[in-house]
Amino acid sequence: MRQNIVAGNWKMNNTLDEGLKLTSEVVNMVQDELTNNNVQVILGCPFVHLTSVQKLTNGTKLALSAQNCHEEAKGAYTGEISATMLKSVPVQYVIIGHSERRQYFGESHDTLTKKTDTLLAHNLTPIFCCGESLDIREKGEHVAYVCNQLKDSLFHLSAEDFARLVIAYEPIWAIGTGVTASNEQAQEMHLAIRSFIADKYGKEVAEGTPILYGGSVKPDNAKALFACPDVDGGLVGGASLKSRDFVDIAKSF
Ligand SMILES: O=C[C@H](O)COP(=O)(O)O
Repeated sequence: MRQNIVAGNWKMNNTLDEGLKLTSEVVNMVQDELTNNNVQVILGCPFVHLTSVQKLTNGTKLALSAQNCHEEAKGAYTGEISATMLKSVPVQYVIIGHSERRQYFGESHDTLTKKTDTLLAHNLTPIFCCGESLDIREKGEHVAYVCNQLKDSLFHLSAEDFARLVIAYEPIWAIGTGVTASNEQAQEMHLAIRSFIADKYGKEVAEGTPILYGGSVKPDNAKALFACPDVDGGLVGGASLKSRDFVDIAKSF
């Protein structure tokens, strides 16, 4: 059975105190209420929160994710954070290729290839984001566009390494807009992604790869989205900032 995952992406929100309060609430609710053992709950925190949040999540069902990392393992890159540093926290997951980083920080396919390699070399799990703009969807090019994002950044990997990834499909038009992809739109794309992976790496790898949906996931739409056969969970932005909403989403399987 594939691993179901609900990952919160706090983005650039929360002071340290706010982040620790949110974490404590999530830890307690998950411990008391989450009975489904096939759901991995992940907190994707800003760098400055990671060490403190790790102390609260250590020994619980929660795992920790960073929201980015530099592609080089170390060196003179003022202001950057390396995979080695993240591993030392320790963090288990790292979100890469989020559309906000592609758009505002110019992350290229090539950079994402290097980041993926570096993370895997440090035994960190990349949560690789992909997704199309509204313009691309309206032209009917969304499937090809997203498949190319995967091909250009990831298809140099061996099947063994590809099997270590988590993919997050996030249509840009649904991020932070309150507009969620319909269940049919999400399933269509997730199935297309899985088939594309199967063509390259075979059915076993494709069937084992968790593919998360991101884009205005809320407690009231999570159940229907997660019921789609190829949707294995969510990458949750806004709703991950509210403990009750986030844990209710995690309980939607
Ligand atoms: O990484 C999370 C996504 O960008 C979704 O954000 P959102 O749930 O606020 O739409």
